[in-house]
Amino acid sequence: MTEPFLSIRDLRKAFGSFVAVHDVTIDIPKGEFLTFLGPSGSGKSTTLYAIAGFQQPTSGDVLLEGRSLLSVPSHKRNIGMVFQRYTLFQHLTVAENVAFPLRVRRRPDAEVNRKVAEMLSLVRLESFGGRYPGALSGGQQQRVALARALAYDPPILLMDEPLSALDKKLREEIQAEIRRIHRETGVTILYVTHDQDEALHLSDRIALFRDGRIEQIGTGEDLYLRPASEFVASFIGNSNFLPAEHLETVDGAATIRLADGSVVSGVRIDQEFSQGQKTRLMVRPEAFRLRPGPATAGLAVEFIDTAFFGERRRVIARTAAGQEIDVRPTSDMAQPQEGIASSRQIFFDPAAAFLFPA
Ligand SMILES: Nc1ncnc2c1ncn2[C@@H]1O[C@H](COP(=O)(O)OP(=O)(O)OP(=O)(O)O)[C@@H](O)[C@H]1O
Repeated sequence: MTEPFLSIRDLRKAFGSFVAVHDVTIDIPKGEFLTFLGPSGSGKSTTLYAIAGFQQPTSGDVLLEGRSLLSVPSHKRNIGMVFQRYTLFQHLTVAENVAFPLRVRRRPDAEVNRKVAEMLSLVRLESFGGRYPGALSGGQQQRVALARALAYDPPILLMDEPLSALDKKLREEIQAEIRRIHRETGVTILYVTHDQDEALHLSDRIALFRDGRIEQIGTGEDLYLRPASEFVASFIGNSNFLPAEHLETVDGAATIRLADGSVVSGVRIDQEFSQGQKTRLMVRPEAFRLRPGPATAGLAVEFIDTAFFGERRRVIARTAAGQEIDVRPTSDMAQPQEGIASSRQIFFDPAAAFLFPA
């Protein structure tokens, strides 16, 4: 097997008796866009800083092309960084900011000028070279920070919540820019965010952190369609969790009883449950249908409210057991208004639902 490009091995970081990162292991191929996603305090930044060299791990290793980085000081690791807050030098122009890492490396003037022009064009700020950071918008400042971080062609770019200080529209705009820049440069990017939409939009793979550990790592689709735990299912996308009792499992498919007494068969599972075990059945809001299909299960509900969100409509329904659930109508629910305050059946495919221990 070939060496992974960047390898994080059994990385552990303790602050006194508190362990912020527990034995995290990840192999990252060259050119990948990997996002560390997770709630505040889950260890994302600490892991990133260990790679950057700002934090010395308690144990474990960080290897770049098979060689440990731990004894290399952070400024010699050749890793680009972009942080949440604009860290531009306010007394230098945009061009001088981008030139800075090249000047530090004593590159010849001709190369510096060429590279600055190339980088400003990459982030689409060609005509801003003479401005000072104070005369730029927040989004423009982050693009300059990105240009500066990439100016000396680092093999790895680390980004710690770079867009969290920007408003939603600007964030989405710069996300698209970051994707394009990743495509055009092929740089390996490790990106920290607690925003699941941002992670899904940007990443080749997502490592979902929880309490200093990686709960699941995979593509956005893996995490969304095949969540390894209830934590993953509730962190990525919206989900409904219906209390259920496990009755039996035959050939990897479970039969369960819901709180309203209805029995559902054919629920896919990849762990074992005992008979009578309390569980929770996860059904995504968009998995519900108004009409039965082959092998769908029915759920008796009452539609109690509906809201329009432009590209989608959301319906709040109440199950016969009194639980409110989120239903995202697909086109077969074009007129959910008609059904408000009426009892009805909605349907879902048990093979697309997940069962987790309660
Ligand atoms: N220097 C430090 N001393 C003590 N505890 C620390 C230190 N740095 C981080 N921690 C703790 O380690 C845990 C993980 O922090 P970390 O910053 O890695 O989380 P995070 O997932 O990046 O969260 P956020 O999104 O809020 O930045 C937190 O509980 C934090 O309080």
